[in-house]
Amino acid sequence: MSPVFEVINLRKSFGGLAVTNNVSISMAPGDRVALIGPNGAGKTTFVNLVTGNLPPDSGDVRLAGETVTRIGAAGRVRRGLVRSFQVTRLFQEMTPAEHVALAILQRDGRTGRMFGNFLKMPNVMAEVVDLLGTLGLNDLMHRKVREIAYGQQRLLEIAVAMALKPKVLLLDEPAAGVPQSDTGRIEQALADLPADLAVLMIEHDMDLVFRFARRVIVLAAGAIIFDGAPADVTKDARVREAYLGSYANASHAA
Ligand SMILES: Nc1ncnc2c1ncn2[C@@H]1O[C@H](COP(=O)(O)OP(=O)(O)OP(=O)(O)O)[C@@H](O)[C@H]1O
Repeated sequence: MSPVFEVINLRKSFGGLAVTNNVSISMAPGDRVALIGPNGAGKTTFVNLVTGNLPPDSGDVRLAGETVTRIGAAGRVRRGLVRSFQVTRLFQEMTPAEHVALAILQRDGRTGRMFGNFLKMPNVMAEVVDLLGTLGLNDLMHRKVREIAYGQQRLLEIAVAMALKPKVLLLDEPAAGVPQSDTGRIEQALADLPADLAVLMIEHDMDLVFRFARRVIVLAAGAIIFDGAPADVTKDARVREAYLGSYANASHAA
Protein backbone atom coordinates (compact mmCIF):
# COMPACT_ATOMS: atom_id res chain seq x y z
CA MET A 1 0.00 0.00 0.00
CA SER A 2 1.41 3.45 -0.83
CA PRO A 3 2.29 5.55 2.20
CA VAL A 4 -0.15 8.18 3.44
CA PHE A 5 2.46 9.85 5.61
CA GLU A 6 6.20 10.17 5.02
CA VAL A 7 8.88 11.98 6.93
CA ILE A 8 12.13 12.09 5.00
CA ASN A 9 15.52 12.93 6.53
CA LEU A 10 14.07 15.54 8.85
CA ARG A 11 16.58 17.65 10.78
CA LYS A 12 16.31 20.38 13.40
CA SER A 13 18.97 21.78 15.70
CA PHE A 14 18.70 24.27 18.52
CA GLY A 15 22.09 25.94 18.79
CA GLY A 16 24.54 23.07 18.49
CA LEU A 17 22.05 20.44 19.68
CA ALA A 18 20.59 18.14 17.00
CA VAL A 19 17.11 17.60 18.45
CA THR A 20 15.77 15.91 15.30
CA ASN A 21 18.62 14.07 13.65
CA ASN A 22 17.85 12.72 10.19
CA VAL A 23 14.49 11.18 11.10
CA SER A 24 12.59 9.19 8.45
CA ILE A 25 9.23 7.49 9.00
CA SER A 26 6.72 6.02 6.58
CA MET A 27 3.16 5.06 7.47
CA ALA A 28 0.40 3.37 5.45
CA PRO A 29 -3.36 3.81 5.93
CA GLY A 30 -4.49 1.81 8.97
CA ASP A 31 -1.10 1.82 10.69
CA ARG A 32 -1.11 1.96 14.49
CA VAL A 33 2.30 3.26 15.55
CA ALA A 34 3.56 4.32 18.98
CA LEU A 35 6.41 6.83 19.17
CA ILE A 36 8.26 6.43 22.45
CA GLY A 37 11.53 7.66 23.90
CA PRO A 38 13.10 8.87 27.12
CA ASN A 39 12.47 12.41 28.36
CA GLY A 40 14.11 14.97 26.10
CA ALA A 41 14.45 12.50 23.20
CA GLY A 42 12.84 15.01 20.84
CA LYS A 43 9.27 13.66 20.52
CA THR A 44 7.53 17.00 20.99
CA THR A 45 9.91 18.75 18.60
CA PHE A 46 9.29 16.01 16.02
CA VAL A 47 5.51 16.48 16.26
CA ASN A 48 5.88 20.27 15.98
CA LEU A 49 7.99 19.85 12.83
CA VAL A 50 5.52 17.43 11.29
CA THR A 51 2.44 19.56 12.04
CA GLY A 52 4.02 22.74 10.67
CA ASN A 53 4.32 24.49 14.03
CA LEU A 54 8.11 24.58 13.72
CA PRO A 55 10.19 24.87 10.51
CA PRO A 56 12.77 22.10 9.95
CA ASP A 57 16.38 22.88 8.98
CA SER A 58 16.10 20.29 6.19
CA GLY A 59 14.09 17.26 5.14
CA ASP A 60 10.52 16.79 3.95
CA VAL A 61 7.05 15.84 5.16
CA ARG A 62 4.65 14.24 2.68
CA LEU A 63 0.97 13.61 3.06
CA ALA A 64 -0.77 11.29 0.62
CA GLY A 65 2.10 11.86 -1.82
CA GLU A 66 2.06 15.67 -1.58
CA THR A 67 5.04 17.49 -0.09
CA VAL A 68 3.67 19.73 2.69
CA THR A 69 6.98 20.88 4.20
CA ARG A 70 6.39 24.48 3.21
CA ILE A 71 2.66 24.46 3.95
CA GLY A 72 1.54 25.93 7.29
CA ALA A 73 -0.20 24.10 10.12
CA ALA A 74 -3.76 25.00 9.01
CA GLY A 75 -3.06 23.86 5.44
CA ARG A 76 -1.78 20.52 6.71
CA VAL A 77 -4.94 20.06 8.80
CA ARG A 78 -7.06 20.75 5.70
CA ARG A 79 -5.08 18.09 3.86
CA GLY A 80 -5.77 15.53 6.59
CA LEU A 81 -2.85 15.73 9.02
CA VAL A 82 -4.50 16.30 12.39
CA ARG A 83 -3.02 16.47 15.85
CA SER A 84 -5.46 15.76 18.67
CA PHE A 85 -6.66 19.02 20.09
CA GLN A 86 -5.30 19.38 23.64
CA VAL A 87 -7.55 19.69 26.71
CA THR A 88 -5.69 22.89 27.50
CA ARG A 89 -7.04 24.27 24.22
CA LEU A 90 -10.68 23.40 24.84
CA PHE A 91 -12.87 26.38 25.66
CA GLN A 92 -14.19 25.98 29.18
CA GLU A 93 -17.39 27.93 28.55
CA MET A 94 -18.25 26.13 25.31
CA THR A 95 -20.09 22.82 25.00
CA PRO A 96 -18.90 19.59 23.34
CA ALA A 97 -21.53 20.14 20.62
CA GLU A 98 -20.14 23.61 19.91
CA HIS A 99 -16.56 22.32 19.75
CA VAL A 100 -17.41 19.56 17.30
CA ALA A 101 -19.69 21.81 15.21
CA LEU A 102 -16.95 24.42 14.98
CA ALA A 103 -14.49 21.76 13.77
CA ILE A 104 -16.98 20.53 11.15
CA LEU A 105 -17.63 24.07 9.89
CA GLN A 106 -13.90 24.78 9.86
CA ARG A 107 -13.28 21.61 7.86
CA ASP A 108 -15.92 22.65 5.37
CA GLY A 109 -14.63 26.24 5.19
CA ARG A 110 -17.88 27.58 6.64
CA THR A 111 -16.72 29.31 9.83
CA GLY A 112 -17.65 32.87 10.65
CA ARG A 113 -21.12 34.31 10.89
CA MET A 114 -22.83 30.94 10.35
CA PHE A 115 -21.45 29.39 13.52
CA GLY A 116 -24.11 30.86 15.81
CA ASN A 117 -26.80 29.01 13.87
CA PHE A 118 -25.28 25.56 13.84
CA LEU A 119 -28.06 24.14 16.04
CA LYS A 120 -30.41 24.78 13.13
CA MET A 121 -28.18 23.09 10.56
CA PRO A 122 -29.46 19.53 10.29
CA ASN A 123 -26.39 18.16 8.49
CA VAL A 124 -23.99 19.62 11.02
CA MET A 125 -26.08 18.51 13.99
CA ALA A 126 -26.46 14.97 12.61
CA GLU A 127 -22.69 14.71 12.39
CA VAL A 128 -22.22 16.23 15.86
CA VAL A 129 -24.64 13.70 17.39
CA ASP A 130 -23.02 10.85 15.51
CA LEU A 131 -19.47 11.74 16.52
CA LEU A 132 -20.26 12.47 20.15
CA GLY A 133 -22.37 9.30 20.29
CA THR A 134 -19.45 7.19 19.06
CA LEU A 135 -17.42 8.52 21.97
CA GLY A 136 -20.22 8.14 24.54
CA LEU A 137 -20.55 11.91 25.05
CA ASN A 138 -24.09 12.47 23.79
CA ASP A 139 -25.58 13.07 27.24
CA LEU A 140 -23.04 15.84 27.81
CA MET A 141 -23.23 17.54 24.45
CA HIS A 142 -24.84 20.73 25.75
CA ARG A 143 -22.94 20.96 29.04
CA LYS A 144 -20.07 23.37 29.43
CA VAL A 145 -16.61 21.79 29.13
CA ARG A 146 -15.71 23.00 32.63
CA GLU A 147 -18.57 20.88 34.02
CA ILE A 148 -17.44 17.58 32.50
CA ALA A 149 -14.81 15.17 33.85
CA TYR A 150 -11.22 15.28 32.62
CA GLY A 151 -11.47 11.85 30.98
CA GLN A 152 -14.51 13.07 29.03
CA GLN A 153 -12.60 16.19 27.99
CA ARG A 154 -9.90 13.93 26.56
CA LEU A 155 -12.57 12.01 24.65
CA LEU A 156 -13.81 15.35 23.33
CA GLU A 157 -10.29 16.05 22.00
CA ILE A 158 -10.59 12.87 19.93
CA ALA A 159 -14.08 13.87 18.74
CA VAL A 160 -12.82 17.29 17.61
CA ALA A 161 -9.88 15.69 15.80
CA MET A 162 -12.17 13.18 14.07
CA ALA A 163 -14.54 15.96 12.99
CA LEU A 164 -11.68 17.27 10.87
CA LYS A 165 -11.71 13.96 8.92
CA PRO A 166 -8.02 13.13 9.27
CA LYS A 167 -6.04 10.74 7.12
CA VAL A 168 -3.25 10.81 9.69
CA LEU A 169 -3.96 11.36 13.38
CA LEU A 170 -1.23 12.35 15.84
CA LEU A 171 -2.19 11.61 19.44
CA ASP A 172 -0.13 13.14 22.23
CA GLU A 173 -0.42 10.97 25.36
CA PRO A 174 -4.19 10.50 24.99
CA ALA A 175 -4.69 8.96 28.44
CA ALA A 176 -2.27 11.11 30.45
CA GLY A 177 -3.84 12.57 33.58
CA VAL A 178 -6.98 10.46 33.26
CA PRO A 179 -7.95 8.49 36.39
CA GLN A 180 -7.46 4.72 36.07
CA SER A 181 -11.24 4.22 36.23
CA ASP A 182 -11.69 6.17 32.97
CA THR A 183 -8.73 4.98 30.89
CA GLY A 184 -10.76 2.01 29.59
CA ARG A 185 -13.09 4.43 27.76
CA ILE A 186 -10.15 6.20 26.12
CA GLU A 187 -8.67 2.87 25.03
CA GLN A 188 -12.04 1.81 23.63
CA ALA A 189 -12.26 5.08 21.69
CA LEU A 190 -8.79 4.42 20.25
CA ALA A 191 -9.77 0.86 19.36
CA ASP A 192 -12.87 2.20 17.57
CA LEU A 193 -10.98 4.64 15.33
CA PRO A 194 -11.62 4.04 11.61
CA ALA A 195 -9.61 1.08 10.30
CA ASP A 196 -8.09 3.06 7.41
CA LEU A 197 -6.86 5.96 9.56
CA ALA A 198 -3.09 6.07 10.15
CA VAL A 199 -2.45 6.78 13.84
CA LEU A 200 0.82 7.88 15.43
CA MET A 201 0.58 7.97 19.21
CA ILE A 202 3.18 9.49 21.51
CA GLU A 203 2.91 7.64 24.79
CA HIS A 204 4.86 6.99 27.96
CA ASP A 205 2.53 4.33 29.36
CA MET A 206 3.99 1.08 28.03
CA ASP A 207 0.89 -0.95 28.90
CA LEU A 208 -1.14 1.28 26.61
CA VAL A 209 1.58 1.16 23.94
CA PHE A 210 1.54 -2.64 23.92
CA ARG A 211 -2.26 -2.81 23.74
CA PHE A 212 -2.59 -0.20 21.00
CA ALA A 213 0.44 -0.31 18.73
CA ARG A 214 1.29 -2.82 16.06
CA ARG A 215 4.59 -1.02 15.50
CA VAL A 216 6.84 0.92 17.86
CA ILE A 217 9.35 3.63 16.96
CA VAL A 218 11.92 4.63 19.58
CA LEU A 219 13.51 8.06 19.46
CA ALA A 220 16.63 8.73 21.54
CA ALA A 221 18.75 11.89 21.42
CA GLY A 222 16.87 12.99 18.29
CA ALA A 223 17.44 9.84 16.23
CA ILE A 224 15.38 6.71 15.57
CA ILE A 225 17.08 3.77 17.26
CA PHE A 226 14.31 1.20 16.77
CA ASP A 227 11.39 0.77 14.35
CA GLY A 228 9.70 -2.58 14.57
CA ALA A 229 7.33 -4.96 16.33
CA PRO A 230 6.23 -4.28 19.93
CA ALA A 231 7.35 -7.78 20.91
CA ASP A 232 10.96 -6.92 20.00
CA VAL A 233 11.32 -3.46 21.48
CA THR A 234 12.15 -4.40 25.07
CA LYS A 235 14.71 -6.96 23.89
CA ASP A 236 16.61 -4.42 21.81
CA ALA A 237 20.02 -3.59 23.28
CA ARG A 238 20.09 0.04 22.04
CA VAL A 239 16.62 0.70 23.44
CA ARG A 240 17.55 -0.76 26.82
CA GLU A 241 20.68 1.32 26.89
CA ALA A 242 18.80 4.54 25.98
CA TYR A 243 16.25 4.03 28.73
CA LEU A 244 18.81 2.92 31.31
CA GLY A 245 20.86 5.99 30.40
CA SER A 246 17.89 8.25 31.01
CA TYR A 247 17.09 6.56 34.35
CA ALA A 248 20.73 6.82 35.39
CA ASN A 249 20.75 10.54 34.50
CA ALA A 250 17.47 11.05 36.35
CA SER A 251 18.71 9.35 39.52
CA HIS A 252 22.00 11.23 39.23
CA ALA A 253 20.10 14.51 38.95
CA ALA A 254 17.86 13.59 41.90
N1 LIG B 1 12.83 25.88 21.43
C1 LIG B 1 13.89 25.22 21.91
N2 LIG B 1 15.09 25.78 22.07
C2 LIG B 1 16.15 25.11 22.54
N3 LIG B 1 16.12 23.80 22.89
C3 LIG B 1 14.95 23.16 22.77
C4 LIG B 1 13.78 23.81 22.28
N4 LIG B 1 12.75 22.91 22.26
C5 LIG B 1 13.27 21.75 22.72
N5 LIG B 1 14.58 21.90 23.03
C6 LIG B 1 15.48 20.83 23.53
O1 LIG B 1 15.36 19.75 22.64
C7 LIG B 1 15.43 18.51 23.34
C8 LIG B 1 14.21 17.66 23.00
O2 LIG B 1 13.05 18.24 23.55
P1 LIG B 1 11.58 17.66 23.30
O3 LIG B 1 10.65 18.46 24.15
O4 LIG B 1 11.32 17.61 21.85
O5 LIG B 1 11.73 16.18 23.87
P2 LIG B 1 10.59 15.15 24.31
O6 LIG B 1 11.04 13.82 23.83
O7 LIG B 1 9.27 15.63 23.85
O8 LIG B 1 10.66 15.20 25.88
P3 LIG B 1 9.51 14.88 26.98
O9 LIG B 1 9.17 13.44 26.85
O10 LIG B 1 10.24 15.20 28.24
O11 LIG B 1 8.38 15.83 26.67
C9 LIG B 1 15.57 18.85 24.82
O12 LIG B 1 16.93 18.79 25.15
C10 LIG B 1 15.05 20.27 24.87
O13 LIG B 1 15.66 20.97 25.93
